[in-house]
Amino acid sequence: MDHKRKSEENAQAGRKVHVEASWPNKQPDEQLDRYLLESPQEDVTHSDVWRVLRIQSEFVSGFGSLAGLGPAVSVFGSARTEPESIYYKQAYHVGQRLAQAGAITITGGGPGTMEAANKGASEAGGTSVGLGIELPFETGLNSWVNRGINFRYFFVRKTMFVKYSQGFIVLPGGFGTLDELFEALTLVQTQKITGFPIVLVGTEYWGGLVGWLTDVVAKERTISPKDLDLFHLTDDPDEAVDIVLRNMVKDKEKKSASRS
Ligand SMILES: CC(C)=CCNc1ncnc2c1ncn2[C@@H]1O[C@H](COP(=O)(O)O)[C@@H](O)[C@H]1O
Repeated sequence: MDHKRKSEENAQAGRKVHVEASWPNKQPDEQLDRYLLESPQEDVTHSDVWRVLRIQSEFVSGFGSLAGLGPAVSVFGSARTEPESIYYKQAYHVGQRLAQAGAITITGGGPGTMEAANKGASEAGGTSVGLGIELPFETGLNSWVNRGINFRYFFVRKTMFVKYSQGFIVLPGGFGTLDELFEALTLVQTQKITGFPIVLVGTEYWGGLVGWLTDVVAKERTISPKDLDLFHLTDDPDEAVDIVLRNMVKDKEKKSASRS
C-alpha cells in the first residue's frame, strides 16, 4: 500500500485530515516510550522525573483533543491485514456501518485492519479517528483518518481508546491487538469500566484462544467461569456492530433515567 500516494490523492480530493501532535516540538526519531521503559541508570534517573511531565502533557493534550467526541467505537486488528483479506473487508464494513449509525470509528490509525475500518467510516461520511503511535519504523497515520492524534506512549494512547469509546470490536490481530483486548477485558473484569461490550470477530481465528480460556484458564480457576461472558464471539461484522450499538442505546437510556 503506497500511503504517500494515497495521502496525495486525498489531498487532491480535498479530504481534510486533521492531525494533532500530542507533544509540541515532536522529534520523530526520539523513542521516548522506549527510553522510559529501559532499566534506570544512575545518570538518567533524573530525566525520568522530567519524563513524567511529558507523559502528563500527553494525557492533557489527548483529553483536550478528544473531549466531547461523541458516541464512538474502537476497532482493533492486525496492522498486517492485506486489502484482499476477508478481515479487511469486514473491518471496512464495520467502519461503514458505524458511520451510517452516526457513531465514530476510532482505530490505532495504522495500516491493515485499522486502515480498513477508517476507510469504511470515512467513505460513509463518518468521523474516522486515528490514535497513532510513534514507532521506530514510522508508518504514519493511514490516509482515511480524518481526525488524527499522535502519541509517543502506548499506555497513554490505550487510555484514550477506553475513555472515548463505548465498546471494542476486535478483528484478528497479533500482540498489539491482544494487548488491547486483554486490557479491556481486565478493566471490565475488575469493574474499572462497566457496561462495555467487547466483540471478537472471527470464530476460526479466535476459537483456539477462547477454547484455551474455557478449558484451561477457567478450569484452573485463574479466571471465574462467568468472566467468559465478558466478551462476545461472532463471524458476522453486522452482529458485532449491532451488539455495541444496542449497548450504546441502553447506556444512553440508563444515563437519562438517572438524570430525571
Ligand atoms: C506494519 C506495522 C507492524 C505497522 C505498525 N503500525 C502501527 N500503527 C498504529 N498502531 C499499531 C501499529 N502496530 C500495532 N498497532 C496497535 O496494535 C494493534 C495491532 O497490532 P498487531 O498488528 O495486531 O500486533 C492495533 O490495533 C494498534 O492499536
